[in-house]
Amino acid sequence: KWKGIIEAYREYLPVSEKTPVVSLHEGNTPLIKADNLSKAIAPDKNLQIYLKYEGLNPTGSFKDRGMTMAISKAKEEGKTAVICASTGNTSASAAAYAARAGMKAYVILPKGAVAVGKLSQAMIYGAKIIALMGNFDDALTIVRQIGEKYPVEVVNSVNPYRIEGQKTAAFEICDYLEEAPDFHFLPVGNAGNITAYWKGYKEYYQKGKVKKTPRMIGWQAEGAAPIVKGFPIKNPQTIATAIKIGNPYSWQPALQAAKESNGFIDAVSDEEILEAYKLIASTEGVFCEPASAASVAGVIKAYRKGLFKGSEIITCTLTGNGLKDPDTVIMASEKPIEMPPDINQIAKFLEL
Ligand SMILES: Cc1ncc(COP(=O)(O)O)c(/C=C/C(=O)C(=O)O)c1O
Repeated sequence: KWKGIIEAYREYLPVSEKTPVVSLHEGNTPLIKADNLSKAIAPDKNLQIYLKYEGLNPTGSFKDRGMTMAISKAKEEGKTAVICASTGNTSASAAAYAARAGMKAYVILPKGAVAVGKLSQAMIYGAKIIALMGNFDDALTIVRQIGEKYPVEVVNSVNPYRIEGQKTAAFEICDYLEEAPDFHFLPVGNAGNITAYWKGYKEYYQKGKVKKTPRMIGWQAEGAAPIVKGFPIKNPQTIATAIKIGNPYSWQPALQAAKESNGFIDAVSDEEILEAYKLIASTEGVFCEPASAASVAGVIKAYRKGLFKGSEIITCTLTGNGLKDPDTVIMASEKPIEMPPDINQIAKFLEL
């Protein structure tokens, strides 16, 4: 039976029998074949698209992979409190795993910029929450200063244990496909995840578990694309609030992952993100949050630019569950029509 990613991939992780395993049975998420989506995007290419649905982790995002490692190691080192800056998912995950570990969690969030589902999670798990009068980058700066000065463990992806835990998603993909994909598409915010995936693919390749590594293709939102632009963005703007980040901590490792893998990092517009967001749900029944859809918006953009020959195996990480951010759906969708309980009117409207 599945008991979380540390038990599943212990030999690849910096843990020993002395490490207390704090787990919510994260990982082992579905890799869903998306043939309807593939036909909708590129009817002429027979692309073998798979969706790594990380929204089915315990707190609804890929962050749980890194957090089980960061919190377990913090507990091993005798820490009693953790702190993070977050656009929402990191704080939700840190609060949950800290609660489970009997630790205090302090989270610093950009005021008014966190999706309601994520904020509710940090609250109910018992974190101390600060709504910072600033953006994510300001929050991360503060958190790193606090981590230097006070006995609290920083659990943002500046913490290498987060990268270690998150690389296990690449292992799961290779185990399932019994080979590495040709391309891996994913969104890029603070850039820990693209760094982690590339580390995982390389480790599996070096171990001879796969005969190749994928081209890593990262996607930022056009209004929050420092890596694409080549300079930090002071006031990043995007509807995909999870990746509204102007100065990614793992900027260099992300560039290295793109370069080493013969991949690249590019940007998609909010409109392209919302188009992909709806298409994934309406063609495959998979509901991810807006930032996650940047990966599929990237597949659409890459197809239109002629990247694919045909039949390539493309894995896309859907990083967070759509339920995290219901307000965006309501805002981006048609309002439901109001009707009286009249069978004729309803049958007529439904064109039965
Ligand atoms: C749904 C979702 N999709 C993509 C990303 C980008 O991953 P990274 O490039 O590894 O940062 C995030 C990141 C969120 C935070 O950074 C945070 O929660 O503070 C996310 O929540």
